[in-house]
Amino acid sequence: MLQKTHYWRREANLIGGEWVGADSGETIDVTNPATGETIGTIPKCGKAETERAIEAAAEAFESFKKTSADERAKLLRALHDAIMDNQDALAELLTLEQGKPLTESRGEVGMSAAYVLWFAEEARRIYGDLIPSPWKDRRIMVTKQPVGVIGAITPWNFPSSMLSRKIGPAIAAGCTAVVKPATQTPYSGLAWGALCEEVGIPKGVVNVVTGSARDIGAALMESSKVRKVTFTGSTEVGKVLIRQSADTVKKVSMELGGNAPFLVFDDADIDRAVAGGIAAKFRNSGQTCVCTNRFYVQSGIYDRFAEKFAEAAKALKVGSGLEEGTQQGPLIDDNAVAKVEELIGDAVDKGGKVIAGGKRHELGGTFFEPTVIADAKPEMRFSKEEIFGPVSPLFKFETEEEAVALANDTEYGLACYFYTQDLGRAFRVSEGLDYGLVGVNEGVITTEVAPFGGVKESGLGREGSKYGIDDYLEIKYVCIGGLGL
Ligand SMILES: NC(=O)C1=CN([C@@H]2O[C@H](COP(=O)(O)OP(=O)(O)OC[C@H]3O[C@@H](n4cnc5c(N)ncnc54)[C@H](OP(=O)(O)O)[C@@H]3O)[C@@H](O)[C@H]2O)C=CC1
Ligand SMILES: O=C(O)CCCC(=O)O
Repeated sequence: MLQKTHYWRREANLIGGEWVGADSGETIDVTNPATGETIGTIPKCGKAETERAIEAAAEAFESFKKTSADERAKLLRALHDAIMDNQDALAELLTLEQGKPLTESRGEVGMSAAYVLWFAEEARRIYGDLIPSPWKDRRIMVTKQPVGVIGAITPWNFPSSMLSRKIGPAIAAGCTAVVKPATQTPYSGLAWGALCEEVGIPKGVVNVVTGSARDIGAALMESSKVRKVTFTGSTEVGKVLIRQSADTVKKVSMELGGNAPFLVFDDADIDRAVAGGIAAKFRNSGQTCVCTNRFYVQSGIYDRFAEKFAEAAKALKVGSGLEEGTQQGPLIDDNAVAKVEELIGDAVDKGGKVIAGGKRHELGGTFFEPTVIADAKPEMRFSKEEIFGPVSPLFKFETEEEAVALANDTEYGLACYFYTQDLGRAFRVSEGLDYGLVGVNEGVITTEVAPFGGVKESGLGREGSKYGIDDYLEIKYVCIGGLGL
């Protein structure tokens, strides 16, 4: 069991199987976004510590790559069980550092375990090929091998499940990892280190380093021993990492920003669309890369949808994530609140009408009212920018063609949603939308069995599903001659 006294808020880093502080002894405070209080510290590590973690991972790789698929599957199954045995404690830790409601944290921890179990199963299905040979005396064999040491950099909005999509396939494939969790939510990542240790994952296979993003990132990107980097976070940082990867020609997987459209057609089941819209927008206080950024509602039902949606938004219970019944926690920090206020101010200046919320919540701190803005227009900033907060702009459209064109008018392409009861339209529109993930009459579609990832500037590669292990494997072609055939 995850005892709060032993694993709770690990304040050290895991490098080569040892729990250590920064060389300088420096630390960074971690705060609870619901109260602003410091809940602990973490080491402020940099280049030197990261290089040692890479060395440890490279050394561990030499033996870990030789383990059988069955051994790795067993380790992952044990990790799954350890996560589930500690689901409540891990959820509480997640809420404490991130702010989301406990029910969402429990869901995220459960989802993490589900990814790990999925990849335990996939470890045993890393099949190769025997290709019909053009030569009668040679045979052509294709095998798959682990890429080697991977670097994994994760964000604060899903501090547990984003790691599970990276550590899970890495271990399944036989890779070793250096992980850098977000500075604002490091304890969920450090708990992964503690759990990997507890279930017997060999020393050096998973290393967790906290501290300066720039220095840790640079050490990972510069090292020729790190063969792949997997990142979830902003498009801006993702582009920096892609540029840096060129010098050592690393594989990269990128889960970046989104600008999700949510289309509601006149023929939609309006109550279902409202419920799906609330979930797709206000989950994690709107701080999800797949959260709706823009609602497009057809003119025939615009007013009815706006009224019902605003009522549902007003009914959401805002509060500390640790209180039972809370549906929306605080935003991650003051910058997030300032950005949301700026976007609302810009919309109001350009004729937007606030029909729910619109301001800081009476609880103070970084709590913000679930907000709905009617009469949204293309010139408003949120039609192009990722909001990452609890604000729902409602745009109006007339035709299906117009809606699809508006939805696609962005450099992003992660998630999109639409509501219709017309089967032909369901196919036409889902085929016309330039996005990696499409929810038809559904507002929350993430599952470990389906591929998660974006097109355009939303990223490269897919996580989860049978495709989610591909980026952790290299394909090797072996031509066997001299067989005397
Ligand atoms: N697609 C998604 O899921 C996410 C999208 N975002 C978007 O990005 C915006 C900013 O959020 P933020 O958390 O700052 O996202 P970032 O992209 O800045 O951070 C994500 C991770 O990258 C690390 N990082 C930051 N700079 C570098 C660097 N130069 N080299 C290597 N690693 C780096 C961060 O470390 P550290 O924490 O130490 O800064 C963190 O671990 C959000 O408002 C949102 O729009 C944010 C999070 C997730
Ligand atoms: O915001 C993200 O980066 C991932 C969202 C995961 C989910 O939909 O649960």
